[in-house]
Amino acid sequence: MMEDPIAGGSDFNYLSGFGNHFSSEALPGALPPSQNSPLICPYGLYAEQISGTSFTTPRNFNLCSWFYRVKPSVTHEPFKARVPSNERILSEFNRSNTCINPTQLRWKPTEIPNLPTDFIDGLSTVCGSGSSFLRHGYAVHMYTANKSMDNCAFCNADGDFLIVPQQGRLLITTECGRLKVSPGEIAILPQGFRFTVNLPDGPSRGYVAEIFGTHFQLPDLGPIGANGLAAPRDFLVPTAWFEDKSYPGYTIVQKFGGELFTAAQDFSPFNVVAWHGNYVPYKYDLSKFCPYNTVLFDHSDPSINTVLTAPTDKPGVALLDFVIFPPRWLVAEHTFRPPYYHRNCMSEFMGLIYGGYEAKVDGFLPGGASLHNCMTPHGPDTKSYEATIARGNDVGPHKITDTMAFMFESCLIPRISRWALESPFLDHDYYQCWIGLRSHFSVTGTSKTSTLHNEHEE
Ligand SMILES: O=C(O)Cc1cc(O)ccc1O
Ligand SMILES: [Fe+2]
Repeated sequence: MMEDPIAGGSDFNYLSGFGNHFSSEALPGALPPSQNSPLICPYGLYAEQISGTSFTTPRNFNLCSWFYRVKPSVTHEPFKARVPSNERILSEFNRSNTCINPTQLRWKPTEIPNLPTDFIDGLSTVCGSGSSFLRHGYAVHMYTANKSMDNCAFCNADGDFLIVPQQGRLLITTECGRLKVSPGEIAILPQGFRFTVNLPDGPSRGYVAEIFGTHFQLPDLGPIGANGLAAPRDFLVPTAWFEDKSYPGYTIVQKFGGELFTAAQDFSPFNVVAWHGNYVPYKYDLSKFCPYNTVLFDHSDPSINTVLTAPTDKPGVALLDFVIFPPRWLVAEHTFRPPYYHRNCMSEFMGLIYGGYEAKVDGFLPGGASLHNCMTPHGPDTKSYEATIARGNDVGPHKITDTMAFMFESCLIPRISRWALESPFLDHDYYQCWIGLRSHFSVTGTSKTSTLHNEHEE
């Protein structure tokens, strides 16, 4: 029998790849050879499976892992409603709990609270669509927190979290091991995994996309070929790490249907000595992304920068695409290089991790957000437009540097939470950034863009 406490495995060591069947042992020989459920597992561990897809999901999409743990996760007291709950978390979106508004919306960065607030209490839903119960939909949350989770682990029974830290690193302990996630990286915590979030830097802020009923995949690359965008080997999965430690009053906080429940147990849930499978938490460093773009003229659609996609049953129609706008060269000739003006049948939530965004000279700040709902027009603000036209055609190659914006784009139309609409950080003057766009139309003028150029040089 093991002495208490005992810990094993390495901190922040990773396995690389996307969708592989991984294996990891914190103690040698802890994985049963060539069998999942032996009568007695090595070291006297319990075998436990976690399924991320139905048992009968076709092999290409089937996700499951096996844990070999000191005690099975069922060893806890009954779930009870958590008091206090976090009423700002939503997992279904309807007339009674949310509003719709086609107006372009923008939020200034949400302030990080002074009162002690951990990741769970710091989560607030901004918008979303569908329902975790019906296994179709998504939610966009933001978090602001200043303290590590203490004596508790979080488990999201509703969906997968894609976490985008904007300020402050996250040390995330999961049943598969530990992830260190810095701003500029993202972490995926699939449905059902127990995890705890520590904040080594104190005040922290970020964005979360939650998807119901499906999981993230790498996008197909089509004519791009076999390489480019996010490379499978740059996705990092933790290695087994465990603590066999008693924790009086330890609490599992389970998010189930958007409500929080607690269950008491007296030991660490991070007691998995070895595991294998393809249903795993992982992280990805956005600076590893290999962007493709136009090399002659016109502006590419933002789908060219898709890091991960959560599909619907319709080919090419995403429940949620995670798209980034990373540093890159702009070389297009006789082209309006910033994003074009547009209306999209998909809905676009955007955030900014650092730097500025090419379509907004001011007002869209790191830690802020914007929502351009289905068919709501948007595009560069007046200052970006005027500055681009003033630069004219002969600008040559230009590198966009020191910036990382992103978009959660969905085919489902998001309803907006009261928390977001009543937020003191809602920018009521957002529309003003376009109001100054003036007409350059002239029937007597030429049709050349250089006319506009000259006008601005005068
Ligand atoms: O609206 C946005 O800023 C996001 C976006 C960027 C782009 O380059 C093209 C289309 C698009 O929706
Ligand atoms: Fe857009």
